[in-house]
Amino acid sequence: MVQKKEITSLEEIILLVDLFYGKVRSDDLLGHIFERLIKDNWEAHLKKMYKFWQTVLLAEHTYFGSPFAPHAKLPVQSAHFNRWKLLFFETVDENFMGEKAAEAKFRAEKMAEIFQLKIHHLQKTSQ
Ligand code: HEM
Repeated sequence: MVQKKEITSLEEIILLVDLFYGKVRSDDLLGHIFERLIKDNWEAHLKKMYKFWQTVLLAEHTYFGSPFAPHAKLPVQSAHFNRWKLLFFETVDENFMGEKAAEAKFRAEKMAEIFQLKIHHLQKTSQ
């Protein structure tokens, strides 16, 4: 069994992000959406995601991007977001414990909600 860790430093953030995108890449619903956009730039994408979660969870401000922008035109609906959340929650629960692990799930859920609302709105207004 995996020894669950507290998320306290960049080391655990890197582990969380690597494990999560490992699941995403081999997922039947989400894998191809990511592969089509990211192609062979996975290293850069993962580095960006380390910074994003480091900023969100550890308040170490290394991410300065616009999180929503690349999602605006994705061909995604609630099924995709449900799967994204399922894989994220699974990754957290299988490997981590404690306050930051709970916060990671909370923040992911809230951002997924906001992204979905925005995408829904954009899809409606562009019809
Ligand atoms: C169905 C769900 C989702 C899909 C298919 C998806 C897909 C993607 C893709 C393909 C990119 C990379 C774009 C590129 O590098 O060209 C990206 C970037 C990103 N995603 Fe998502 N995503 C999803 C949900 C989320 C959620 C819920 C969050 C928030 C926790 C999130 C946070 C980010 C961030 C921070 C970036 C980097 C933005 C930047 O360029 O600065 N994504 N996503």
